[in-house]
Amino acid sequence: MLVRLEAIGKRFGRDWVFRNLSFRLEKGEVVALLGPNGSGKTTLLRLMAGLLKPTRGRVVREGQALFLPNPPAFHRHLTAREHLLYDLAFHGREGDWREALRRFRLPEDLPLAAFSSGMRKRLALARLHLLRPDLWLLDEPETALDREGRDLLTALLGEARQEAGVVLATHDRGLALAVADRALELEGA
Ligand SMILES: Nc1ncnc2c1ncn2[C@@H]1O[C@H](COP(=O)(O)OP(=O)(O)OP(=O)(O)O)[C@@H](O)[C@H]1O
Repeated sequence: MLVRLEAIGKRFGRDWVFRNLSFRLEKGEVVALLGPNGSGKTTLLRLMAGLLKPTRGRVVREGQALFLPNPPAFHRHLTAREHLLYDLAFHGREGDWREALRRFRLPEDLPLAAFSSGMRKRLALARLHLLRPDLWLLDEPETALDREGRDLLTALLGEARQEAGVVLATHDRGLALAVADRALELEGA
């Protein structure tokens, strides 16, 4: 088990996003989170990551989780090389950052402030590729990616499935069908 939601509810102010939701993710699974704007996909990912507390119920997590927000958040003054080195050091990991930059076709020395949104998304994929968390929590990982970037994402998710578990929020049902074993559809409270 990587993450388990036990009858959770989440409320902001007086509004419930969801009232009673149970879910369990095992290693080797890729699950798509679907639902209209405002139905609670990002909220659910943040609850799974431990970045938010449920109003009721319990979230149990095992292993290291990495949440990829949309758009991804980076230190804008760093270059891609510096950022990957920082990420590796922060997580106490070793990894071939040069290979990661090549694989995701990223420039080494351009400050991230000058990156396009698709390049930032690719850098987020390069981080995941290097850090290999146990639980991948991805918020609309496909947005801003071109066709090649999307192929890189699909390949990376295939690799993640070998050793980890993935929950990805998306509006792209084609992607969900292509990569996910099952889907969790949110409708709002
Ligand atoms: N920090 C917050 N404070 C108050 N309300 C919030 C907060 N975060 C989310 N919400 C509300 O919770 C609901 C779910 O938002 P969430 O961002 O999880 O939806 P989503 O399914 O990810 O939407 P989208 O498809 O637009 O990305 C929305 O009504 C939103 O306004």
